[in-house]
Amino acid sequence: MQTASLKIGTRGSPLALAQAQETRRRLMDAHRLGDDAVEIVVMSTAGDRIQDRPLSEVGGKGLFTLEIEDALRDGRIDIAVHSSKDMPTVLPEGLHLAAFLEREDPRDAFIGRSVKRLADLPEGATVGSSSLRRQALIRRVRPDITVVNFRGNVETRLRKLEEGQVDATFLAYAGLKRLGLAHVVTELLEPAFFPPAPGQGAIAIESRIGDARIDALLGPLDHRETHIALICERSFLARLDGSCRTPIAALANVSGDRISFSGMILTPDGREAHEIKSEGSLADAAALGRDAAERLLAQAGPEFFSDWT
Ligand SMILES: NCc1[nH]cc(CCC(=O)O)c1CC(=O)O
Repeated sequence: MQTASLKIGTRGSPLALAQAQETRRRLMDAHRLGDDAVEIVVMSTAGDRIQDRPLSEVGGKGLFTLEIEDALRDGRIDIAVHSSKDMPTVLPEGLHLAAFLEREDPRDAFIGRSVKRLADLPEGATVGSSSLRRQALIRRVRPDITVVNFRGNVETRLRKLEEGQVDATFLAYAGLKRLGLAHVVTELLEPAFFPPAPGQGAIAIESRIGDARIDALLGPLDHRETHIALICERSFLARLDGSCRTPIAALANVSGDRISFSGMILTPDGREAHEIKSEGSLADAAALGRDAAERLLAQAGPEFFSDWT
């Protein structure tokens, strides 16, 4: 039996699998590959095994990627497919994000059980989310609401909502669409009001730096506008993200030869929020993100972080 010429590593959650399958299909279409040319290798990560605590407490983003990255470096797999949002800003030596698939809708979705819209939640309602950003954003507009930590994959969270553990939850619209679950959404939240996480909605493909065969295979899959937007958002995050305990939102948009960016940092209680908007040329994407972060840090001042980091 012939072994596959390309192995894709992924986590085993339904969303991760959907993203790996989409990448596999794109590779096969772009290069007219046969069915057995691209294999999906499912791997378990520490993040998948720890289900009882918020990720920000147990070590953050690397939890979902390290085991897969070891396999990438060892050559057991050739590429790894991730949600860009889950990727740390610093990757293990020798690896890079080589390509980004065209971004899905980056907005957050509100999923209400008894009410359809966030604004209609009754006084003192309970919402489930373990995202620091979503927790801070909701507290900012609705300090009366109780936020409970809510972990597990998308299906688990929807089940907890259905069971009545909470009145509402938030999920990335992109993930719901990829899972065929867009119909559960009761309201889409506009970025100007409820800005998404850096990288939300974009699939990142990680590979070994200097692997010419893989670079050639990934070339046609890389979506230029998404890639440039992600460089900007990730350089914003990199400049801010000392601890991964800061609620951070960011969204860049590429249109023609211009990139526009908006970013926000909040205190976890949502009482203090700082926002920035900027614009530049595509070649300046990384600098634009970094400068925005520096201006926000200056705007927020040193006390901003002192209470809770
Ligand atoms: N941290 C979990 C995670 N990572 C990526 C997505 C959604 C898909 C995406 O943003 O591309 C989700 C779930 C969610 O936030 O609803």
